[in-house]
Amino acid sequence: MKPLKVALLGCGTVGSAVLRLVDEQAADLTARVGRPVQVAGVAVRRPDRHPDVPAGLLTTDALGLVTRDDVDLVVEVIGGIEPARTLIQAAIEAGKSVVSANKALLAEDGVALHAAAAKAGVDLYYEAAVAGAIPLLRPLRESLAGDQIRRVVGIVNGTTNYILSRMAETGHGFAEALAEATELGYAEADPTADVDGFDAAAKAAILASLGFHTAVTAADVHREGISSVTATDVARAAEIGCTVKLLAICERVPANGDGEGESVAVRVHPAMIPTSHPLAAVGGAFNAVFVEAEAAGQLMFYGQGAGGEPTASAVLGDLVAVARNRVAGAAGAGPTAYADLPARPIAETPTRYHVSLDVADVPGVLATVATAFAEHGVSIATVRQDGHGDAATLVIVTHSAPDAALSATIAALREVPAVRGVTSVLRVEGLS
Ligand SMILES: NC(=O)c1ccc[n+]([C@@H]2O[C@H](COP(=O)([O-])OP(=O)(O)OC[C@H]3O[C@@H](n4cnc5c(N)ncnc54)[C@H](O)[C@@H]3O)[C@@H](O)[C@H]2O)c1
Ligand SMILES: N[C@@H](CCO)C(=O)O
Ligand code: NA
Repeated sequence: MKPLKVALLGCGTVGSAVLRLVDEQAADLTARVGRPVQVAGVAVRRPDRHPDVPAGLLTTDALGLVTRDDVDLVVEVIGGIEPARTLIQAAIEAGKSVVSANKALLAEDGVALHAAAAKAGVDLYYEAAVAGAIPLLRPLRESLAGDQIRRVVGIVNGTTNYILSRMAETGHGFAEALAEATELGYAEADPTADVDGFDAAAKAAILASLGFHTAVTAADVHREGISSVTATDVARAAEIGCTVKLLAICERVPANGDGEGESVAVRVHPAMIPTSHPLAAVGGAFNAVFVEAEAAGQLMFYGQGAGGEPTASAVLGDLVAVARNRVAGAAGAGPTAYADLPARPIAETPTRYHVSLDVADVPGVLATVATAFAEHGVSIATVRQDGHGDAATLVIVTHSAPDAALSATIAALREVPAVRGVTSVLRVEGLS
């Protein structure tokens, strides 16, 4: 049986695990695909850094490798936009099916890459790009293709979840928890993509695109990271029976009666969620995603969102899928973007807030604070006041209101003389 030949681009954390698993599972892969699957070459930057890879496989000419006549399938695990984009485009144009783990690229250029793949009659799969090992994109693309997805909410970044979990456990601030995550190898040397929410925003864009059959790019996603989450925020959350998580929230917003059509709202930000919420129990570097669909109801996906082997599991699953299609002489249908829904700005998206204020304990202060909320059309759900000496702490949880109205309320509160400090402002999700 003529083997299917694979070009592997990148041999870092994920690539080296892919290479090993393809070798270790050669017999099973052959049986599952119907033909042997063989790595034909491994493109790296520095061959001397890969003593474990057979020298005959290593090359620094990635473009030459992906366009080689004998290569059938390409696995891209380099990451970043370039040269990954050029290499994937060249592979597709040369008629190769592609498996990638590259969320940054797919969130920026997914539409163009899918169009190129459809034109060339090849597959483009990227299960590993979102929530690592967890089967999530295939369920959205295939299992739920007959349903209407309303909402996808999840923890899709392991590094930030680890940091927030440690802040809750230890009472430490963000900087100390990040230092610990870096030391233990959870956070990368440059943790910007994780802590500032870029990684989660790219994943949210991919989830929204597949879930809502609409082109959503990372630029359409409202993004806030966790670097401004304080030990006080985490402590205040605990006081109201909540925990702080970085959430990716993708929502399909129905048309309203005022002539506003259907839209999608996609956001990534830290939020307090009740400790009874299933996402609150997701600790350390784990990921979990809720999908709410019209007919299916609520589904939850949980598991390892990162790491060489777990991510390689998802890559190999895709590799088997595209290899089977190759054996069958067909490509699977790509995702559709027919719904073409506009992205709703965060300012118009209703959210709830938790606000903690240090105030002077003088007559009328509560009324003044309540007026600031009322003047901006924000309804208060609960208020708690703890007096201490001539000062008091006010903890307010609001009902849902457009994000812009809540931001304007906070700005107004900062100008109230009796308000000595706004000590914690965080969105709240999942409260009934
Ligand atoms: N590590 C994880 O847990 C994880 C999880 C999910 C998805 N991913 C994604 O998988 C991809 C790879 O991640 P990783 O953690 O293995 O990264 P990594 O940095 O460990 O590996 C990338 C490798 O690509 C090599 N490379 C860079 N430019 C190259 C070029 N032009 N030609 C050949 N090789 C080149 C680098 O030298 C490096 O060895 C990324 O898109 C990442 O977002 C990673
Ligand atoms: N840096 C990512 C890797 C998985 O995509 C994380 O922490 O979740
Ligand atoms: Na996945």
